Amino acid sequence: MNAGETCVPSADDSRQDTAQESWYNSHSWVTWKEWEDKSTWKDDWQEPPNHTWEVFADLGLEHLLYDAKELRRVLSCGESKDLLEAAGFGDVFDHPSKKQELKLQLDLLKRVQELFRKHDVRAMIQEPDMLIGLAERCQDLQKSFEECGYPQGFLRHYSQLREAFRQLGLEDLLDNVQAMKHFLANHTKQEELVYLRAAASRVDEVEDQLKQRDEEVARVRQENQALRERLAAFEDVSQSIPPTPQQRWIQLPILELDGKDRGKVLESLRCWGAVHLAPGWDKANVRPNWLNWHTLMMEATRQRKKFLARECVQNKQLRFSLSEDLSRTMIGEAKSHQPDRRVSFGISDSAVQSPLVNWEDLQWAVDGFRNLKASLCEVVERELRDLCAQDGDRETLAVKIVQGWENWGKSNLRHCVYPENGTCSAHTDYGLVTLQYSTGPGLQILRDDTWLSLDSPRGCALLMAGDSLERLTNGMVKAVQHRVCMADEERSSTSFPEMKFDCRSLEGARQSHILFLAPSADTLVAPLQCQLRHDGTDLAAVRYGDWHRAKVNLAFGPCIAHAQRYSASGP
Ligand SMILES: O=C(O)CCC(=O)C(=O)O
Ligand SMILES: [Fe+2]
Repeated sequence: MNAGETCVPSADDSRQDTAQESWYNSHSWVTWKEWEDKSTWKDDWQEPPNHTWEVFADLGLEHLLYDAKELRRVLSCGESKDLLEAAGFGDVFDHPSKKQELKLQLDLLKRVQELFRKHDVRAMIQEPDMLIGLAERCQDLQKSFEECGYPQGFLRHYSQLREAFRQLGLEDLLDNVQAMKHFLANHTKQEELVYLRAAASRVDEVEDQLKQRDEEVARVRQENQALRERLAAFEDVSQSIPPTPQQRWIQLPILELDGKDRGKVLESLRCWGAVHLAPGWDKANVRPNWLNWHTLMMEATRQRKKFLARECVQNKQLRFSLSEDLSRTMIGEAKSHQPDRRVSFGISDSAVQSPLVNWEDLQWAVDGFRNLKASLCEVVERELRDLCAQDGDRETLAVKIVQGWENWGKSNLRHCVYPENGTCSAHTDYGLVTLQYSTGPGLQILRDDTWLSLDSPRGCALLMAGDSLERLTNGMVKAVQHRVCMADEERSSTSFPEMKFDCRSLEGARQSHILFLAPSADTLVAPLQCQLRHDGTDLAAVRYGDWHRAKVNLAFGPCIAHAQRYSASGP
């Protein structure tokens, strides 16, 4: 850009306040040459303002264009050009690179100014000699301090140092290196200096500590962040894991039916849904022979050929099942069929009654069933007889019980063997009552929406109310919902997660021996006359065979063909 072409706005006293506006409005411009000679300013000079603006902006001096007064002051200052020239920027308007250089210098100057202002030695900037003197003094001071054993960076906090010297009345020393050197050399042990040195070390020390602390804080922050992320991940996972519910136990009453508790069975079942029967409730000892059943289980699972070759197995008088899903009897057929994790043997009453069956060496099982059933029938009929006395329809269970006609033809014996994580999903039994013996805990009953684990008092049998008792009593005694689950983490579910169960590896963690006492297929299970309410809420009469078949179909579901081959009996 040629100096001749370059324009700067002329100052206009009447428009000092809004300077930029004033150049545009006044159109009063002067060339660089005219600017050089302040006496030749012409108020009527007119040029577009963009060049001027550019040049001032390039020089970092655009603030002058906002302040006419200041501009005039600068322009009228005789030294301006001299100064530029002295600084080697005389030709600044002719060479763009010079402009750039000047701009950098000005930037640097601005920063130096700020620094000096910060350290409260602003006056120095006015006076180059002072500045140079100060820089030299600082260097010398630095050296002197270091020679006298002061920490490096002692002068870094110059304003604090100055204040400390001022307080000690020694401020002059900072402006006179020779005096300072002399002073330091002769006063190394002086108390004030020891204090000063200590203070300076402390500043450095504290600064180091602060630096370390900052690093530490940054590190801990990072660790915290990492931990927070891990925690969040854990929380995500833990939210997807259902909490393991606390296992809760219930102590059921133990009835002594050979003595004081006779006649209390129905009432106890009404209250508890299930009760224990103390040893001695039976005519003969009807406790199962666990060893015999275990041996049979080993045969069925490990010597399959031998087991299947048995005549009673082939004729389905002895059934072996591992495909029952009892939860389907509660939830319905919409539930996918997922067998409970256990195996069970079943013997139906009809098989036991038949004189034609060849039980081979399994007569003990049949005898066990017969004795158990006889004992249970005696107890049940005795306990129910009074209640059933009023009923008149000869097909009904009540009349059959009173008359002694009920032969409990759909009763069956079931012997179950469970693996470690064995299950039997929630259900009610279909018959009148169920009598159970077991080798260990695992059975739970549902009371007030809570699953409660039962212990098995030594030698006691467990008696549970079934669907038919609920119907017979018109709901007065409710069938008890129960299930078996042997693994803790599954204690909250109604039906259990699918888990492959290979019965060939079954050791038998728990055995249960169950007699389902159920009426004959043609018996009509109808609410007792004495229990009717006649308010539309009475339960309907049901032929037991129909009820039983419907439930068995649900429990075996799609496997019904298989079920009918192996185990058409049910709870
Ligand atoms: O194994 C048990 O203790 C109970 C089994 C059961 O409730 C059933 O098979 O109906
Ligand atoms: Fe059951």
